[in-house]
Amino acid sequence: MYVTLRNFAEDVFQDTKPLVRSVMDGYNVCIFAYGQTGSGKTYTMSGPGGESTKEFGINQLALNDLFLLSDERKDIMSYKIHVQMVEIYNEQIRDLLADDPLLTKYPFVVISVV
Ligand SMILES: Nc1ncnc2c1ncn2[C@@H]1O[C@H](COP(=O)(O)OP(=O)(O)OP(=O)(O)O)[C@@H](O)[C@H]1O
Repeated sequence: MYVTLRNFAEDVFQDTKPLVRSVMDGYNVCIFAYGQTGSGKTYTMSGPGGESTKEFGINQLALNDLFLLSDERKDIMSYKIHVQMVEIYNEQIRDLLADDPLLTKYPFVVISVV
């Protein structure tokens, strides 16, 4: 059973908002969507793909908030915002924003500690 998107995305975002905002204070933050196939990871993070803010997923809501914060602080701080989206699936790491499909796979590096 799914709850409606409006409540769902907003609720999840309200929970993650303080963490997302802490990036602007110099902390490292990772939002990690984990769950079985079909459980709604893509839907939660990207939304259903519409133009309205009600159809935004966590990605768009978070970026909106970061740009808002950046604008509020523009007189005291200058931010450069870079975005990276990767998927870990079947022990493969994929760059979800790469233009060239041949370059989407990251090499999987195994580090052994002796
Ligand atoms: N909150 C929701 N409201 C309505 N539909 C939803 C919701 N969450 C997921 N769905 C629908 O359920 C289906 C599966 O969701 P989704 O593709 O996001 O799953 P996933 O966890 O990313 O799956 P996979 O791991 O296989 O990529 C999609 O058709 C999606 O539109």
